[in-house]
Amino acid sequence: MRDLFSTARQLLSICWHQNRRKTIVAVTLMIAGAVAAPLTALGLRWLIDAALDGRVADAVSAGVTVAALAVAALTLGHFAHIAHFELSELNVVHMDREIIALANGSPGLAHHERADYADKLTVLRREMQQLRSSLEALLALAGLAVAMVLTAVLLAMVNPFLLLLPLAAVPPLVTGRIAERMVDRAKLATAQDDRVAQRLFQITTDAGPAKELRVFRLQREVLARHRSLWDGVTRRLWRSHQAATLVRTAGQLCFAAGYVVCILLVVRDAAAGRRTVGEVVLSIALAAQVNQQVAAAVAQLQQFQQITNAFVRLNEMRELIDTAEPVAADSEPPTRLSEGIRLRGVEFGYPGAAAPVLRDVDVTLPAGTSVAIVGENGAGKSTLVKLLCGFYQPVRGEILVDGVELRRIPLEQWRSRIAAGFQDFVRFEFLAREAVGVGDLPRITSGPAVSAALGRAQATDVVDRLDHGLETPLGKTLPQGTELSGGQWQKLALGRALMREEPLLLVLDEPTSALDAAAEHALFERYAAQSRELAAKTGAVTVFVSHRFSTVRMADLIIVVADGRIVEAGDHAALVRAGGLYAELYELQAEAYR
Ligand SMILES: Nc1ncnc2c1ncn2[C@@H]1O[C@H](COP(=O)(O)OP(=O)(O)OP(=O)(O)O)[C@@H](O)[C@H]1O
Repeated sequence: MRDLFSTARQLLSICWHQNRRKTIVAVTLMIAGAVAAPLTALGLRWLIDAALDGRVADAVSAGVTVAALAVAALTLGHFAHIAHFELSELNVVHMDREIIALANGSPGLAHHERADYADKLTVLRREMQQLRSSLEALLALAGLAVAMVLTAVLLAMVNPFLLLLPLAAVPPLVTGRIAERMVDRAKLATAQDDRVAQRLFQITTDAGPAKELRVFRLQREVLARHRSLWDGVTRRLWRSHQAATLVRTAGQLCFAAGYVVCILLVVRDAAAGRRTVGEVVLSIALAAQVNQQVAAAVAQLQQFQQITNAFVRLNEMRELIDTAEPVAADSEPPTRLSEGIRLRGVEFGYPGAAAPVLRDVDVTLPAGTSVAIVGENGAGKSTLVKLLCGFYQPVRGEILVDGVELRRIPLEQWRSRIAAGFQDFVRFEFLAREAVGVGDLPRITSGPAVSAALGRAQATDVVDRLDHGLETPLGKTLPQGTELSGGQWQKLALGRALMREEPLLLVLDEPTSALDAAAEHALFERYAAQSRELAAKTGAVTVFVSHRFSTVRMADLIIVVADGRIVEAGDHAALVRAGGLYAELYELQAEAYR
């Protein structure tokens, strides 16, 4: 119950901030419309008693009042709808922003790894679709609450025993809530399978996977998996709905019994001459309304319960997400690096994973150097990069930037001194200028800055081919948007990575995987030259991850990662001389090219 009130308070407060006038209009009209119905029953008593007593003027006034109240009962809800419809739309936008802000409000990425976070997000997205109708449900509930109190008072005036009737409304309310919880538990239990099924559905309908589905003739396999998951989910939900219906029916039967008893009471009084005919009509009309009020309240409560669940989940998710900076961040990034970045005894494991991904990592990335990280798939290279970017915190050991612990530097400030290109880059479907310019937001409108970055990334050709150059809309979501190839998108992502001119750390985590080896080699030769320029300016460290040894060999320092540990480090010549894992991998690749 506390959750319901808390949600009502939050929802009204959001409406209040969106538009006070409309909130007041919607609440007033909804309550006025709801109380008009019991008042109509009161008017009927007045009308019938006046008519039977022969008071013509009274009967006419009563008739007019009853007609006016009936019109109000029928129409005010619709007028309220005009006001709350717009508020609901504004609320949806507001909550979408809340969820986006929540998911991106944490300096780190740890919450994205948590299964409970993912489950809650799946259910939350679905429940938030109810937001549009939730305000109507809340207003209807408020109106019903006032109408029920008024009905109870009127019934008590006829015969205090009639108060039993609203009391009989309690079991359906309680059972309604129990039933809702049963369904909610089932939804949460099936959320994971539901998510996987949705992902499979996406795979079968998106353009990207279509090629592999056809080549490997996977349609049936994927459909079978989707069906099996979906059958399981539906079966579980269906069972919970069945059980919930039984629980609800039990509550409604309690109410029906109370209703019959109350009507018999009034009819008995009237037969004994203790009640007027008007009072009998009033009681029957009100009793019928109580029935409707209870049914409406239960339905609206169910509706509102869903959005309450969403708000509760939203609050739980807020707790899951660690928005705090790691420790008191009391330092700031240096203007230029003089020593470099040192990892000392670093250990890290992903949240929820049994074993650490990185262990005993001890290495210095000297200022002004280019560092290549190599190793087999899954060795931990990207994880190392993520730690350097501050997406995660080491569970043991420390990362020092010119001797200052990274966790003492506010992440926002550290990020503003990083430039990065990732393998799983984002395809920003913006104007081409913006898709690159977001790499340095303050200069997003600067055509020359964007062109310079594209030049550094050797990606000018991508824009040259576009109809409107930098001002061309990209992707399928924009009208007249131009779709690019995977490699072209990647080149723009590289341009984005090179937008910032004075980073302390430039991270390139396989950002050229869609380019051919020669293009990557040429690009990295330019990077090497640039990183020397950058090094002279800010002492920046350029860290890149690549599986191509022709690129890797250019680095000042090569770090070889195997099984979560740094097994070798040195320059190309030294590592080849040492004859270890690097030499072996290098030789294997060189042979393939011979
Ligand atoms: N988000 C994640 N959550 C849990 N485990 C992860 C996550 N990302 C990576 N891992 C695990 O951590 C290990 C190292 O992954 P990482 O991506 O760092 O490897 P990598 O060396 O970059 O591999 P690749 O060359 O294939 O890109 C792998 O075993 C992987 O399964």
